[in-house]
Parts: sequence; structure tokens; C-alpha cells
Amino acid sequence: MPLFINRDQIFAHQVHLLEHKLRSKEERILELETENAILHLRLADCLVKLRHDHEEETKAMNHHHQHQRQAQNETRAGLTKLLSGVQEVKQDLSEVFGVYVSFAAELEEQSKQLLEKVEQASSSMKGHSGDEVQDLQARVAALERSLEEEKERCRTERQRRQELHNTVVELRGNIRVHCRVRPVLSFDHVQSSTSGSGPASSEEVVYAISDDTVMVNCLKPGMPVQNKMFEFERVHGPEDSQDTVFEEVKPLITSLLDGYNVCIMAYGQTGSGKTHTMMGSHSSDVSSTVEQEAQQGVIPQAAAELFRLISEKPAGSHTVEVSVMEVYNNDVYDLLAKDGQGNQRRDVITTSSGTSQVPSLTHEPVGSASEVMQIISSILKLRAHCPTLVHTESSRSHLIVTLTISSKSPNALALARRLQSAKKDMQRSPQKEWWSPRCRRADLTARYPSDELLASSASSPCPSPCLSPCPSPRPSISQAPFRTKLQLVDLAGSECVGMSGVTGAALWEVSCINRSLSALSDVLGALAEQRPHIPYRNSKLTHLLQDAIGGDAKLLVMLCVSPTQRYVTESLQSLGLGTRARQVQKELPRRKSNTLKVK
Ligand SMILES: Nc1ncnc2c1ncn2[C@@H]1O[C@H](COP(=O)(O)OP(=O)(O)OP(=O)(O)O)[C@@H](O)[C@H]1O
Repeated sequence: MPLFINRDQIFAHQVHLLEHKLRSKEERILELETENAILHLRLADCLVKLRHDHEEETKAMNHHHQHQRQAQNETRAGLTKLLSGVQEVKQDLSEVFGVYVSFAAELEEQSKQLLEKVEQASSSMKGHSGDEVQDLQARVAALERSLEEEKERCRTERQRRQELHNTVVELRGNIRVHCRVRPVLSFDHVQSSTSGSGPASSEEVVYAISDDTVMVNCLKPGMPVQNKMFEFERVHGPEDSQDTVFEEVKPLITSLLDGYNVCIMAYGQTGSGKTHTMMGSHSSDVSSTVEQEAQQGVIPQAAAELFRLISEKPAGSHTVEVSVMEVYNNDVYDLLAKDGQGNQRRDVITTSSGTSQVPSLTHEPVGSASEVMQIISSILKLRAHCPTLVHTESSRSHLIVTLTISSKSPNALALARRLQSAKKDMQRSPQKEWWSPRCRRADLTARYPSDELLASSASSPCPSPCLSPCPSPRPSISQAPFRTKLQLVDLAGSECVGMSGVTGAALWEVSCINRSLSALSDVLGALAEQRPHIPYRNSKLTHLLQDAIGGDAKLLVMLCVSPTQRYVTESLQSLGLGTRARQVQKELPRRKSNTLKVK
């Protein structure tokens, strides 16, 4: 065997090795390419599947939305049908009631005539037999009995009618939102030209397109027009008169005498028509008395309706007191206080039963609607006003007119409501023994003024607080006068500081107004979302109106909006607040559990 290896042999061996390596690499590349092709195929497969799944999911979502929309439409249609059914029943009942009333009157007349005849006959038939007279007397007695029966049926029908009325109001919810779009007025044009923002700013963009829908054309330069729709319980257009607006508010005044607290609140941007809606037009806007009457707003018309309803009740059974407050720069002022400007400021407190109260607030007794209006008109001069670029007679404060009605003989519905709210108060403060005099006193103080309470405690003295049921007689729920209140609120206008053109102290006023209105919006938001804490105390306005907004009072928010492009941002903000308020109603159908059954 040679000791050295031939170089050619070494090369040949290396070439052989390299060729072998190359072959195995090529095989590996082939293998990887095959794997790659398989993976591509799998990927394509997955993509097809994914697209298919996505399509399925979209289809399912569309189907779900369609189903949901259909269910919503069906519910809405059902509710409308139900409401119209209730309206029809109400109509039928009122017809039946009319027939009963005339029948009872006829029967009464007939029995009177018969009685007269009997008397005549008995005097002329002294000689006739006693049997005939007895027979006639029996017939008269039978007629009198049937008359009594008819009267009783009449009473029952009247009560049922009242119940139905409240059911209709309740079906519409405890918080109702109405919207009023005012007409384009001369100052809309003047302001647009002076502000230099071009003629487009006076263009009409907010429309009442039906009885319950408002449409806003949102115009943005270079963008197609976008229409936004808002639905409310009732929408009034520029052509709707003050009477038409009040017609929709009127049922709430009936509820007031049935034991409900009622609050009617006008909300909107400055110059949008809140004072016009609540009070009526400023005296300089209308010339004749007839015209002035036709222009009367919700407050004078509500007062007139209230006194009309009271006049149908037994004389002296109801008394009315008025109080007027103003929330200015987050302070509450009693505008009826006789102790001069300096001492009119008042506090708002929360009582042990969770209601808000203004201690030492002045209440003036009133006997007619004109008396109410005289008082309000005389003190309205004290209300803070300030001309702004938007509105020359702009109100800088929130005005709250309260009519408190005391009834000595409340009807059955009102009594049932009183029992309910007493029960609720007890549930609200479970830690207290409800029969404890301390607790009763606190609760009663919250509900009734001190003079009334003194009278009731004087009639039922209890020497010392005790923790066991008190055997001494106490005023029953039906004995103390029954009180309900009607709060009529004309809010100050929300506004954009830049647009109002105010400075200095007026700027502070605008900031206080805007803060209190955003506190109101926060409260509505918290209620709509059913948050555990409702921030009533963030502003005096919400603290003062706590019972009306979150309690079981019937609240009507009257949104006032300007129709022009210039105020479209503010109008959209107001419409948004109205939508929020409606969500409170949707989320909390509070009356369902409280439905009254008075038979
Ligand atoms: N529906 C309407 N029809 C006719 N005129 C109206 C209507 N609404 C408002 N106006 C007029 O527009 C002007 C401004 O209205 P109003 O004083 O009620 O505004 P406002 O919302 O109370 O403003 P502010 O919050 O600044 O006090 C008034 O001259 C009023 O007469």
C-alpha cells in the first residue's frame, strides 16, 4: 500500500463528497418546497373558511338587528294601540258618564214631580182609601231607591274615569319630554347680519316634522347634509299656539288634585322661547288684552285650570298657596320675602325622609288665578335680567313658582297615594321605628309645615319618646290636610360665552348658569344609568328640584329650541338632554309597582 495518496484521488473523493452533499441539499429543497405548497393550500383553505364564517356572522348580526328592530316596532305599535284603546275606553266612559248624569237628573226630576203629585193626591184624596195612598208612597220610595242606586253608579263611574285618566298619564311615563320649535323671528336675521357670520346662519335647520319627531339638518361645509332625528312624547312646531301647547300639559293639573306632585320645566338655549312658553309674551310684544290672553303661557293657564278644577269641588275644601324662588349664581332667593333684599337668601336642606326643603320660605295664600298672576308679575321685576348679544331680555336666573294645594277632603285616589308615599317614607328609613314619636315628628316635619304639625301634636300629646307602639290617638293619615305641589320652572338659558358677548360679572352669571344646567344633565345621566349615587347636591338647582327629578313626581320637560343654523349646536345639546331625560323614563318604570287600585 503506497504511503502517500494521489492528489487526483483526493480531489475525486472531495468532488464525490460535494456532489453527495449537493444532492441531499437539493432533496431537502424539494422537500421544503413541497411543504410550502401544502402550507399555501392550507392557508387558502383557512382564508375561505374565515370569509365564510365572517359572512355567516354578518348575516346573523343583520338578522339579529332586524329581529330587534321588528320587536321594537311591534312594542311601539302595541303601546300606541294600547294608548288609543285606553283613550277610546275613556271616551266611552265619559259618554256613559254623560248619559248617567242626564238620566239621574231626569229621574230626580220625575221623582220630584211624582212626589208633588202624591202630595196633591193625598191632600185631595183625604176621603180615598188608605191603601191607595200607601201604594203611591211605596212607588215613591222605590223611585227614590233607584235614584240613589243611579247616583252611586254615577259616583263609581266618575272614579273609574279618574283612574283611567291617571293610567293614561302614567302609560306616558313619569318623565315626559315635549319639544317646541319657535318660529324664525326678526332678531334672528338682525343678529346674523351684525355678527358677520353670513346669511346662512339665519337659515332654518330645525323642523317639527310630525307630532313626535324633530329633524335637524346638520350642514357642514364640503360635506353632504346629514339629518338627525329626535323623538319626544310631543313636538310642537312654530305654528302651534300657546293654547295648543297647554292642551298637552293640562292632564297634569288633574293629576295634581289626585295626589301627585307635578313639575313643569322649560329648558333651552337663551332666546329659544322658555319665558314665552312658561309666562307668555313680554307685554311690549302684544298690544290688546285679547291678544295678551291668547299669548298666555303655561303658568297663567295652569293657575286658571287649577282654580277651575277646585271650583268643581265642595266650597272651602281646597286652599292654595304660592311661593316664588329664584336660583341666581347658585344661591336660592325667596322672591316673596318681605324682609328686604339682603335677607332673601335661603338654604336648601334634605329632610330625614330624603326630600328637599327650603326652610322659612314665604308662602302667600291665593284665591284665584288672577291673584297668582298679580303676585308673580309684581315680583318678576325683581328677577335678574341682562341684555346679551343673543337676547335683549335674557333671564339670568332659574325661576321656580310653586303652587301648594292643601285639601281637607282628598278623593280616594289622593288618599291612596298618601298611604303609598307614607309607606315609601317608612321603607326609606328602615332603621327608624315608624311608630316612634321622634321619627314621626321628623317625618311629619318634612311633609307638613310646623303650624300644621303643632296643631296635630297638640291634639295627640305624647309625653316622652318611646320605642314601643304608642297607644295614644294620633292624627290619622286622612285627618291631616293633604298637600301636593305644582312646580313651574323657567330655567335660565344655556349659552355659549363667545356668542353672548358678555364680560365681567355677567360672565360669572353665564358660567353659574352653564354649571347648574350641566349638573342637571349629570343628574339625568346618573338616573338613566341607574347609578347608585345621583349627584343632586352638585348644584342648588338640582338639590332644590331633587323630588321632582328623581322622586315620584310627574315631571314634564319642555325643550325650547331655536330653528336657525346659528344656534344649531345649542339646539342639538338641548335635544340631547331631552333624549337623556326620556331614558330615565325608559329605565325606571316607577309607577308599575305603584299602580293604584281604588275600587
Ligand atoms: N313660539 C313663539 N312664538 C312667537 N314668539 C316667540 C316664540 N317663542 C319665543 N318668542 C319670542 O322670542 C323672544 C325670546 O323668547 P324668550 O324670552 O321666551 O326666550 P328665553 O328662552 O326665555 O330666553 P332667556 O333664557 O335668555 O331668558 C321673545 O321676544 C318671545 O316673544
